[in-house]
Amino acid sequence: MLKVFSFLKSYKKPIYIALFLMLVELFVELWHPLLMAKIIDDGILKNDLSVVLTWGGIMLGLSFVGFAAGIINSFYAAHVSQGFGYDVRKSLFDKVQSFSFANLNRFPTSSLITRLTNDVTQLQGLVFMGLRIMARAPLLVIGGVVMALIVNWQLALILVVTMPLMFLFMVWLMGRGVTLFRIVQDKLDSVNSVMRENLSGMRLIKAFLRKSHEQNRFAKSSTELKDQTIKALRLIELTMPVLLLVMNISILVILWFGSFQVTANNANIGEIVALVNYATRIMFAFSVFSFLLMNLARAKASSTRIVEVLEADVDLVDGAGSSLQEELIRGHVRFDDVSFQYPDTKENVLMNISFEARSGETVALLGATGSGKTSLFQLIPRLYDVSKGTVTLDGEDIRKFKLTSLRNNIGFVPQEARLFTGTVRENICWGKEGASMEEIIEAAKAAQIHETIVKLPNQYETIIGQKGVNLSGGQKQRVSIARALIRKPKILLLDDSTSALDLQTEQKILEAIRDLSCTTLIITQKISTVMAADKILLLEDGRIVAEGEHDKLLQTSELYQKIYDSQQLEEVASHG
Ligand SMILES: Nc1ncnc2c1ncn2[C@@H]1O[C@H](COP(=O)(O)OP(=O)(O)OP(=O)(O)O)[C@@H](O)[C@H]1O
Repeated sequence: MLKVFSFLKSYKKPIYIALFLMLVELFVELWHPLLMAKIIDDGILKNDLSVVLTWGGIMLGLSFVGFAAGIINSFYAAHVSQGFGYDVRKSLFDKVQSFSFANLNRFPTSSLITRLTNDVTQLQGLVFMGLRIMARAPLLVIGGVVMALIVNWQLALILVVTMPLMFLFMVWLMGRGVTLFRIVQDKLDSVNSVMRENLSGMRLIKAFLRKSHEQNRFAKSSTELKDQTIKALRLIELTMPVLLLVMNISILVILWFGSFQVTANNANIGEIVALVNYATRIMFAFSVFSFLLMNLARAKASSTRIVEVLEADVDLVDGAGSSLQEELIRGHVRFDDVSFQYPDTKENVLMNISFEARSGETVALLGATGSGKTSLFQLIPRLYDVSKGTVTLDGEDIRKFKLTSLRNNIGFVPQEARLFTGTVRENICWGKEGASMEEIIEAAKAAQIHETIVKLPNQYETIIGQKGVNLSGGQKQRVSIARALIRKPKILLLDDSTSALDLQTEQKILEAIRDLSCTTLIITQKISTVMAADKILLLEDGRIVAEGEHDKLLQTSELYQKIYDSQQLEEVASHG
């Protein structure tokens, strides 16, 4: 927990001010019963109005001081807690940006969202309460006992005996609470995960009539969250009755012994009233303290989850920097005996892959689904690192490059075109910060999407995604291609990114790409696309089983022949 609270370092001054003001409030609170005793004993019981007025005035004055201190304290507590929350959230976000895919596999998206929102809010709440009342509660307990001892030490012994018992009760409560609330946060993760999947897969759910199945899934995780929260809250509910019981017994004992002392003239009525008052305040402080402990337990669970993210080892480290100048990179990619397995798995998904794509060449990857094509692609921008062998760029191991200079030279069009909420222009521009309108239009034209964009209601300023125009699958693919082309990359990776396009449009895009003369690696299922490539790699179960040009493969590879024949047949069937 200390790790997370180190974020408070930059708020030292407002924290000191808030704590000082809190002490002022505490001071006022501790003097109240004593002043009350004075008013009763020297004023009311002796019929002296001037004492009542004088000490009543002092009490009122002090109350105002306490009131003002409380308000200003709240102001500083809010300032510190909000600033702290912002800092933690920002650090988490920055850390997640540096995550490798292996890290992301370990933290499901929904859990990261809960950690960045709910968990941070828990800690924020604790910081606020910490500055507002946390230190006040234990100080009020200690101060209350000390003041009670000053007023009447014999009667105050009752409080001295009960306090440690209450303290032990609190420690027990805290221990139980941490475990229970950790489970609550994990259950919250599960609810978020179901919600996330449900919202993103809504079309599918409706098409497959899986509404009731999804409802059951949600009800199940929601019920688990409810049950676990109730279990944790029951523990808190136990606190108040226990505290009230102890308080009432203490007060009864004070009144019982107090009555003997008053009769024997060993104590004044004011003293008894003051002691009862201290006992009430102490118990109230305990109840606040228990509430805080619960929040502390919850915050401890949250802080563990936050620290897990902040301290996660990013296993993909930035290279020290290549001797090659970024602008001079030519895009010559070479795989040397590369094998690869996903983190936390046992099987290699790529085995002994060796090939090269010379600068400006087009290499097509063909293979059945699951043969490892996408996995191979991901090794080039270092979304994952190879398990064995090397991938080189212009003769240098890609691990030597700074990630930014490596990725700046790569245009990546993933299998699933993912656009962001915003305008079409922003989505294309996303590939190159600060791109001019001419560059955006040029990229859109190359991706064969310009004509479509100009027909949209606000052309390039049309908002797409949520609350905007929805594009078709093929249109999205083309915007996503434009986003990669605008970078004028040295290496272009197209992962089945033209699957939704008709042959003619696809050919036009490939022509435009040829004009860019970048090294292009293209995953495709279409023989027509493959035929134009300088080199074809045929993958089967993670191995390259054939390599060469179309004509050569037709002669040498049975598998290639089969794929070719089946597509020819399909074409004949579709034309016939
Ligand atoms: N994140 C991952 N973690 C573990 N295994 C994975 C992961 N992604 C893919 N795999 C496995 O790696 C193998 C190769 O998958 P890959 O996505 O590279 O195939 P592909 O040839 O691109 O298939 P497709 O044509 O269907 O996209 C598959 O067996 C798959 O189950």
